[in-house]
Amino acid sequence: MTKPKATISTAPSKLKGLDSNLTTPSGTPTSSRAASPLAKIPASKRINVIEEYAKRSNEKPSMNLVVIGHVDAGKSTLMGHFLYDLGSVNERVMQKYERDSQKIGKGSFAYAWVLDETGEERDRGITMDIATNYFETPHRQFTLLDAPGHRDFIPNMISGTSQADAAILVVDAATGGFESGFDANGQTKEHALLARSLGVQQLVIAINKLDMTGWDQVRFDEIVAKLGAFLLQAGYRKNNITYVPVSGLTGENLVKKCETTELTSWYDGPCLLDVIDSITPPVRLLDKPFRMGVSDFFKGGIGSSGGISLAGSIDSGSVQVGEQVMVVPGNEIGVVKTLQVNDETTNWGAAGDSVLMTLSGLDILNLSTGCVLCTPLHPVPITTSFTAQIVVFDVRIPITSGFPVILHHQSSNEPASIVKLLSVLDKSTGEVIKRNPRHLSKGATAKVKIQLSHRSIPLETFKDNKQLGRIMLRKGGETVAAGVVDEVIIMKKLYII
Ligand SMILES: Nc1nc2c(ncn2[C@@H]2O[C@H](COP(=O)(O)OP(=O)(O)OP(=O)(O)O)[C@@H](O)[C@H]2O)c(=O)[nH]1
Repeated sequence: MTKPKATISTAPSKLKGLDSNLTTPSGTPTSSRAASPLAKIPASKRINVIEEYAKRSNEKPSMNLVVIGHVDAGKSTLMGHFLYDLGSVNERVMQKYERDSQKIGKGSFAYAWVLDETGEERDRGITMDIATNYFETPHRQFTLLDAPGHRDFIPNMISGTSQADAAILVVDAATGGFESGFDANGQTKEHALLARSLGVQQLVIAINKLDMTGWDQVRFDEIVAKLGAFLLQAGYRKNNITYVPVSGLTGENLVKKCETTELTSWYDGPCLLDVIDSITPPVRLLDKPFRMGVSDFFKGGIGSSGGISLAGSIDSGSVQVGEQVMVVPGNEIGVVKTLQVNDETTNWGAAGDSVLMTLSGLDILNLSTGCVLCTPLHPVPITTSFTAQIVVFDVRIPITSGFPVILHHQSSNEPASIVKLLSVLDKSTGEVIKRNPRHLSKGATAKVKIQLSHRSIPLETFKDNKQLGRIMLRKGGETVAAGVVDEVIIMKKLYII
């Protein structure tokens, strides 16, 4: 493998906090003499991030894992039990959950409470928000995102999935359980399609509640056959899908191989932990320009320092204390004062890191959720128009040109329209089957042109940036399509002054 090279440029500039520069919103620096955003840091204090990152690479690779699946498939129970058996949940806390859940007659939910943290979630017995947990396996570190299965909470599920490197799809193997998740209104298909169209390639299928079937091989095989055919059709590669028989409630085959003869008589494969431990880590885009989607911001700095704090995860490139960064939209320039990566104070961060940083020079009124921090030398393009490759969901009315939607992108949602249907594509090969179709029906993979109704947003192609290149389209509270950005259309070149 070739070692990534740093792409930090060293040319002068003088606009909006920079020394001198003309930069187009297309992300291309117009002046080859623009100042490095590192210029204000004394040479002796500058960090060679590539070298530092290489040292850190001896650590276990870290990745985001999302748990998806139909409501009540057992996602929270499965992952709560998994975390407990892995030693990631304090014994006393677990005992308290057991006592409290029994007291209100919901003893079977004790493990789910590890993930379902709010009172309302517990009362209703469903996950509403994205729960985040950290855990380590022998060779990996994971941030676990437990997505709600209930269809009312699909936007939350999307925001979790759009950050994921891999997904665990939990399927209920109990009689009628798989079927209700797999039929037209079930979330098994919808979640799997969404994950695929948001760029998730690796899937672990936890075939859950098999204890209720007496670890029935026929049932396991039936689910693998039906789901497998659908997943291949949805564009997943066979080699990237692993099926594991489990019971989230009894804990069998989670962190150690199941010894129940009912299972061992026909299954000799890995337990869930072994499968998760061998998920291929994503390639970190260290050699691309710095980008960080802002998920939260607030006044005041880390510790007692002033300024504004921004949280998010670095999608590409790197950043260091003292460096100038630009907020898009708005093009305001700030300087990084302090940095925390995974809650530890540091002086640099790189692609894949979850970061909290304090910046000086920014006005909080100019920030919004969905804004992006980037290097002023290569700003993120902002646009109102782009083309995308989408997968159409179970829509009642076919999509025609002019179809109004709500565009979900990063943490923002904006009114938009599908203004042109460019082509219908083959799901697995991506080849054009039909040009200029009149309409798109459910299940279609297509290329379309999208126009935002009110304002421009920071956007990049999926090829350049996975996070910024993922979109989802909803209408009337339902997901109509999800996909990836193909081309960002810049109508006119705006110069930063
Ligand atoms: N027998 C059996 N029951 C299970 C198993 N896993 C979960 N359950 C039960 O199924 C019900 C739903 O479990 P949850 O973990 O809340 O399901 P969920 O998928 O997280 O639900 P949402 O968060 O609402 O999407 C609970 O009563 C669990 O005790 C299992 O492996 N075996």
